Amino acid sequence: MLAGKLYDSSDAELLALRKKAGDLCTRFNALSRNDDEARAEVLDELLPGHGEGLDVMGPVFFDYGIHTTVGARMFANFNFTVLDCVPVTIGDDVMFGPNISLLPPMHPLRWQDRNVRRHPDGGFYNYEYGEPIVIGSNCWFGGDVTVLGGVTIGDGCVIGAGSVVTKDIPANSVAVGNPARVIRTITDADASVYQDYAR
Ligand SMILES: CC(=O)SCCNC(=O)CCNC(=O)[C@H](O)C(C)(C)COP(=O)(O)OP(=O)(O)OC[C@H]1O[C@@H](n2cnc3c(N)ncnc32)[C@H](O)[C@@H]1OP(=O)(O)O
Repeated sequence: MLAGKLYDSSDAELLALRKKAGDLCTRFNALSRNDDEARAEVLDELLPGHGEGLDVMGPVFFDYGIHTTVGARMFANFNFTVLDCVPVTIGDDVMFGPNISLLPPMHPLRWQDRNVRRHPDGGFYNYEYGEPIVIGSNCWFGGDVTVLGGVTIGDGCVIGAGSVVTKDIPANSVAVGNPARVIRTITDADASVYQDYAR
């Protein structure tokens, strides 16, 4: 699975990992947003090794959690979905708007190869594969952004609301739309009137 090859997602070991992550997400999503201690405890287990200052509104949905690397000070607004069947890597100081989907998994294009089938023991399964997602540091994602597997987004990017990112985005770009296109490069000329507060 992690090597990006076709795999059977009903494998017992994978199923156990997804069940564990599913339970952790359910626990997190049921907690009061004021229960900082309990929320932090669940996130520590769901995203081991995450950076300091993690701030997640919830609800969150992770397939595995353990395959997602989170840098320091990540903020994710409502409805953060990560289908991390392969590594998803998020740098430092990344802000996500609401309704973000990071979607590495792929299924075969032909229905003959994709459809659910039965094991001899009666259980159902199908085949999928995944391609990693890499998000650099200092990025801001507007709401309702989808990032597909195989995409690398460079440092310092802004991805506009509603974008579907299907290809790599170079560092310091503003990219918008479906499919997301770079509309310009961010430079010092973009320093905002609020820059004094950013020091
Ligand atoms: C962390 C959080 O919780 S974030 C909270 C949620 N906030 C958001 O989702 C807001 C996200 N903001 C955006 O999407 C903004 O439009 C930005 C930041 C991408 C761009 O802002 P600006 O640099 O001011 O771009 P500007 O408004 O000048 O637009 C430039 C062009 O891109 C287009 N454009 C801007 N945003 C988008 C978008 N999301 N999708 C498609 N086109 C867009 C504009 O229509 C304009 O097109 P035109 O040149 O044909 O007129």
